[in-house]
Amino acid sequence: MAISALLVLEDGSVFNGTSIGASGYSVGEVVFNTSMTGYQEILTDPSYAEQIITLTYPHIGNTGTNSEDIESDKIWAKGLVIRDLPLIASNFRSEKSLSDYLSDNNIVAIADIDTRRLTRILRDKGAQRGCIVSADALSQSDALEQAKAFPGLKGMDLAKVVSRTEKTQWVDGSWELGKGYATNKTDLPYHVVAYDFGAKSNILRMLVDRGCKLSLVPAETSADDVLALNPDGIFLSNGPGDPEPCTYAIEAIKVFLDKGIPIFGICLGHQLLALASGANTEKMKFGHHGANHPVKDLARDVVMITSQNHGFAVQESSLPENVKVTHVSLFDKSLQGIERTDKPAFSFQGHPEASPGPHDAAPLFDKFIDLIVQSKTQA
Ligand SMILES: NC(=O)CC[C@H](N)C(=O)O
Repeated sequence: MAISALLVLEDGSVFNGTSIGASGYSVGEVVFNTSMTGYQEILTDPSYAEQIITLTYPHIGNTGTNSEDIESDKIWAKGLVIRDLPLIASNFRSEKSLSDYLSDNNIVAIADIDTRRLTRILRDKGAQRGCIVSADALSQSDALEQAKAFPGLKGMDLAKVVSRTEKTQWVDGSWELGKGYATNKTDLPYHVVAYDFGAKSNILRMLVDRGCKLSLVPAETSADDVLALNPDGIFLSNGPGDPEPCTYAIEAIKVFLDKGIPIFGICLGHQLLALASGANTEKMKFGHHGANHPVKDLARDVVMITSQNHGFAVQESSLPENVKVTHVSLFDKSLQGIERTDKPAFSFQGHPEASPGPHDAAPLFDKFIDLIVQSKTQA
């Protein structure tokens, strides 16, 4: 028999539906994602920590779940909200239904609600604090209280919470990051230190594929400890929460900029590079979450279709003179990419590693390798 569930937003909106995950309740910031595929990669993206995701595509779960299509080793989203869970999961790679996957990971989730109504509320009022309740774990009024008590993502430093706490290294050609990826490449010419603020696995795969031997270091690793590893380049990963309180990372990045080491940042990493360069960041109304966002590459005068997942953005008006705008969103003109004019450092707000998703921005990884090659040739 179907178990009832409830979604309550801070504005008092209530949605009645069916539980498709764990029993209990969960609070977080409710955001909508317009991707048509990739629900497992979305759920396991560490950048979704403390967020409840509603997927606007109406049928979610059709292909079930497996142990390979993941961006990290666990589900980081606080909850999932969908329109319709198909009765049958059908795919030759499917190991488990979406519903069992959510329950086994203790994630509260709700289906059979009007996700178009929900998305319109989020678009008009902005991302909302919300509470999903399954199996009558809380009354409607208590759920509203819980939603309102959620502090919100502004000011929340989550990078250090989701980060691995141990340095992970490439050893003798065996790679131990997450499941689903192994390579025997031992001949990797570039040593890149990658800051793990909640790094998605596909970023790391794409760096390895381009010849980077990776040392993945915890978010709070000091500049001195990184410099002791003698890196050819520094990578700043994506990650959840507000970039502003990540002062430990901002201070370290300033040191790397001073030293002239090539730097590439993605998403949170982009925001941190901007902050270290003297710019400001701000919370967006409902952010960008989807796999079809048009972004203009100003230098090449072309439009790229990109994958996106961010709720904060760099304020263009705050950029100092030595920071050039390289990309803008064609949805809302917000800043999507920057480059330092005086240092080998650049960053991108979207996800060039999109998996699944468009590959238009993937050449940004090659640009990073070019910077490393240039800097090694000059040294
Ligand atoms: N995917 C990310 O790295 C997100 C960056 C940041 N947490 C934001 O929401 O803007």
